[in-house]
Amino acid sequence: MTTMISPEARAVHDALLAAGLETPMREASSTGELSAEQKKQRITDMMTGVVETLGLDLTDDSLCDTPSRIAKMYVDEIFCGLDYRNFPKITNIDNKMRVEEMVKVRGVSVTSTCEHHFVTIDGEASVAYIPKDKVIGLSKINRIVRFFAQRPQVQERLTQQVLIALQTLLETDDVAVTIDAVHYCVKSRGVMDTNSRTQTTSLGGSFKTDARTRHEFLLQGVA
Ligand SMILES: Nc1nc2c(ncn2[C@@H]2O[C@H](COP(=O)(O)OP(=O)(O)OP(=O)(O)O)[C@@H](O)[C@H]2O)c(=O)[nH]1
Ligand SMILES: [Zn+2]
Repeated sequence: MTTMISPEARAVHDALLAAGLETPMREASSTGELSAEQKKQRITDMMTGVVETLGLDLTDDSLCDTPSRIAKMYVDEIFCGLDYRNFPKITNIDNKMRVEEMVKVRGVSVTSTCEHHFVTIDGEASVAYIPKDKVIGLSKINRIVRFFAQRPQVQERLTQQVLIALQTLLETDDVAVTIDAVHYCVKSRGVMDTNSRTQTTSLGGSFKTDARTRHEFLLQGVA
């Protein structure tokens, strides 16, 4: 990895690797084998082939920039969470006010991309933790969800990755995550079910072992 990766990002990557929950990536990609510009150039060239193979006319002024647009969208936007150089800056606050009860953030928007078909996953997350020595800046929870959502994903892994990232950063096992989402690979193609939603849950520490804590979280786990 390059030196531009923060210690927090590195700790999260190591924890995911140790848990076997890191997104399957070629090792060279995490060591910065290609720059963002090199990736975009290669994807533009390959998407030119895809669009032409589909029979579209790339001299049309509406289509001519589509290959480079897709390359930019993949590298800078919807898949930018594959690069730990884009991991959010984390602000941890010492828990001087001795917060001992659950902090829960509901209705965190989740827009991700299914790794099987590269189409949208659209949903919401609820995230909770019980502080030990550290409290995290609230927006950082949304940013961590967003970082892992900006990868090709399966919902189960996304849920687990958010859990492990927060456990690592907050130095506590007492974290819980649920995601409730619509998969466009189920809605807009394939089985074409326009109604079903998928809920996934990852519980750590007392959220797993203490029935009351678990219940308190899951009762209103999804907004
Ligand atoms: N467990 C899980 N499965 C997912 C997720 N996103 C998509 N899938 C499923 O991945 C499976 C891929 O199955 P395949 O049979 O290889 O692909 P397919 O022929 O396109 O399947 P259909 O979607 O049934 O048309 C499908 O059942 C998808 O619904 C996810 O987040 N979690
Ligand atoms: Zn899919």
